[in-house]
Amino acid sequence: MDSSVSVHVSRPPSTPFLPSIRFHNRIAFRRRSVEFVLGRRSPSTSLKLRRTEVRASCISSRGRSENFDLHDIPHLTDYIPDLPSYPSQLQNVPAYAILKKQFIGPDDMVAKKIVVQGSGDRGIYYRRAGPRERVYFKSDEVRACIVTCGGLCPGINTVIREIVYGLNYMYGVDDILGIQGGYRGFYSKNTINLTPKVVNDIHKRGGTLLQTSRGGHDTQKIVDNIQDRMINQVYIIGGDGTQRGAALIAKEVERRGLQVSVAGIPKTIDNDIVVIDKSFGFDTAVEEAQRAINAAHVEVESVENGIGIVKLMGRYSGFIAVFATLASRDVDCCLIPESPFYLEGHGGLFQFVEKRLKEHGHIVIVVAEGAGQDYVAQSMNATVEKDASGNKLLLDVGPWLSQQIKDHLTKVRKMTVNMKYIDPTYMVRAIPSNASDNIYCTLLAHSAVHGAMAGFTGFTVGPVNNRHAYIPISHVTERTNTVKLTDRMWARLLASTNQPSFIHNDELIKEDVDLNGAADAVDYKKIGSTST
Ligand SMILES: Nc1ncnc2c1ncn2[C@@H]1O[C@H](COP(=O)(O)OP(=O)(O)OP(=O)(O)O)[C@@H](O)[C@H]1O
Ligand SMILES: O=P(O)(O)OC[C@H]1O[C@](O)(CO)[C@@H](O)[C@@H]1O
Ligand SMILES: [Mg+2]
Repeated sequence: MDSSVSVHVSRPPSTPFLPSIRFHNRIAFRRRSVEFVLGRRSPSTSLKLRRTEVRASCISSRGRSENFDLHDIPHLTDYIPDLPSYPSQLQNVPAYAILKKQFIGPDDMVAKKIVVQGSGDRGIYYRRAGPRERVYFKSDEVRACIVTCGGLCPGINTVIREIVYGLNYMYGVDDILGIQGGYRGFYSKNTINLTPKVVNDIHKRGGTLLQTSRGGHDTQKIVDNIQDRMINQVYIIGGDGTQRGAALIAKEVERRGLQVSVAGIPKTIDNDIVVIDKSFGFDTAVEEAQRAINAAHVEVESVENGIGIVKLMGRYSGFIAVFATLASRDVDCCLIPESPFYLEGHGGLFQFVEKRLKEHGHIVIVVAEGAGQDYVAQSMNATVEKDASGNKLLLDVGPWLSQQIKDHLTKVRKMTVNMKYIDPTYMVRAIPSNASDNIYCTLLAHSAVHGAMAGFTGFTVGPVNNRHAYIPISHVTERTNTVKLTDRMWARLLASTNQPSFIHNDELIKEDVDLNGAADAVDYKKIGSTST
């Protein structure tokens, strides 16, 4: 918690010893016997409180009292009340023993919203990630497993490595299994033993040592297998779909009353997971995308009327395209799933391309793979297909867009153009993570290990306003993180590229005039409202 904020434990008349923290965790409400200490500032308020009965009042440095909500995560003692705990093994790890603050306190929280208005609510808080003073597993009792699901992402191997190293070096755990080939690997494949030696240099390679897959999530079979193999810590690395699967596993584990901690580590190249600041591997992917954009720029600069189109990943969220565009400054136009575009007529893409070619002699367009899907589907008359996980398979917007632009300029406008289409989609995610992503992966892995050892379960780890937190899985799966057209980042991009916003404007319908004054019959209202 911010050091300028003091926690004051008040004693409202009807609920004795209730500080004003509201706990949002149905399981926690059932955990009547679990106690923790609050209010270290004043010994008189250092009370052992039942978590179910906690209300705290938070007094800002300006002396005003405000409420805040802790959205808590489940703990094994929620359903195994008599579970014994032990002093953390970290006490004996020299590197940690000398730390000023060796353990995270029970009242340490991370604010979801960092910018607050003076009069507003203090908002939602999450439990701060990190080592706890007491753990619920002895080193030689732990049998952990790691599984990776969904698409690839730079840094997966680093997370695997750091979970293994973290468990081994910090907590003395040496029984760690690798589940091969995603969720279905639990029940259809053999495991591999993961030791520091086995994973030592895997962070230098892209992909996942454990292999991955889509589909195949069968909660009952997976938990049967967890039980059969006597696994008691499950580390699940994957995107939104994977986290939904992790939540189901945690729920089933709880229903069976098993002492099994389930920890989710969010992985998404699209950066489409909400709450966390950014997903690991995203920066690496953006960096790699720069290389493709640069190649396109070099190519189109060197020819007459060069048009470079670079297709980047981004199923429903155009973050890679947006960040790569902003970073590069060589991009004239960025098309993302969140911003429907149209080709013909005033304010359309054809007009913009022609204008840029006349002004600069070349143009670079970045298109996210999920952009304009309805548009492409209409023109191709295609049917919707899905992958094994139920995700819609995208139509290939890149070649379609290249062809549309080329046909329009050469056949309708009678221009000579040089089209250079570059598709580095898999290249941006099949590489090892860069330096900063590697460090980020280490923190994620260690947070997950600390959380599981401390007996937490059914949580996802991730940075929230730059502080690692334990987040209820439902918070990261309830919606998808997308580029907000009303946020400053998109405005910055539009200001940087000076591209059309493609936002429908009734005025445009009246002034439907193209570059040379010829009228185009386009139903802007219809096209402008096409959602992807
Ligand atoms: N709603 C769900 N409930 C249970 N399991 C799910 C659910 N959605 C997806 N899964 C499982 O999670 C795994 C990965 O899902 P998916 O292929 O959607 O990738 P993801 O985790 O979202 O990663 P990404 O989209 O970033 O590649 C698959 O094994 C799939 O069966
Ligand atoms: O071809 P695959 O492996 O199913 O993955 C493709 C998809 O995975 C992602 O990288 C992540 O969901 C998307 O951007 C992309 O559409
Ligand atoms: Mg997904």
